[in-house]
Amino acid sequence: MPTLRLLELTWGREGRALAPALDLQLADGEALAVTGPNGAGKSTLLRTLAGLLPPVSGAARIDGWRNAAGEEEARISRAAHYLGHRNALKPTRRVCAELAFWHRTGGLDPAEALDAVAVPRVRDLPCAALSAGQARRVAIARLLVAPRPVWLLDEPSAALDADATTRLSALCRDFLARGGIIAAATHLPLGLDARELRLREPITSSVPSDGWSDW
Ligand SMILES: Nc1ncnc2c1ncn2[C@@H]1O[C@H](COP(=O)(O)OP(=O)(O)OP(=O)(O)O)[C@@H](O)[C@H]1O
Repeated sequence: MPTLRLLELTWGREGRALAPALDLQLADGEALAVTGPNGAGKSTLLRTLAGLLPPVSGAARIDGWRNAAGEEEARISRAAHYLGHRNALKPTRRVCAELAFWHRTGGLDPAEALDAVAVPRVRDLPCAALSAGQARRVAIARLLVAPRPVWLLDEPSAALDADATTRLSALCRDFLARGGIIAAATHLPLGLDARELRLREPITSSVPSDGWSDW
């Protein structure tokens, strides 16, 4: 079963670490809630795990996971869904086409995924026409149409109403019960049985002192 490992990992911006090096492992079925004040580095950590930012030092990898071709794969970026602040939905694509694009064997089909987040009637709208909460729901539906062992979630309940937040919690609990791994940055509890990584506000800015010289 897959295990997510952080090996003396430091994350940050412009090569400057936002927190001390971290050794941590998350086994299948485990969740990590990354908490802390604005600017503490929660998103930076998740983006680093997703492979969107290079680590300042150390490494993170997934062990014990094989991709669809049956090859062992250590890159978290290949094993994870990343749900960032932006939903990354193609604006001109219709919702059903967006989900069909991401659909993979073993995932829910797009109609089932839209039912799971309770927005079945948006299926023919272009993504640009969705409200903020509808777009977030569709982005969550995308997690369901392609099975991946890790979900990296950055403020996943942002823009969601109470019903959708409850659904998201249930989907996360179901994913964990099936052996998934979740790392979620959150200001609001997601209702999960999760370990907490509490980040502090960094003492120094991650922006180099000469970084604002053009302003
Ligand atoms: N694109 C960027 N370039 C340089 N520094 C950045 C960039 N984005 C964020 N930072 C800096 O990195 C630090 C951590 O930001 P980050 O977004 O990871 O914090 P966060 O804990 O997710 O905050 P929030 O709770 O507000 O979402 C902040 O000091 C911020 O100024």
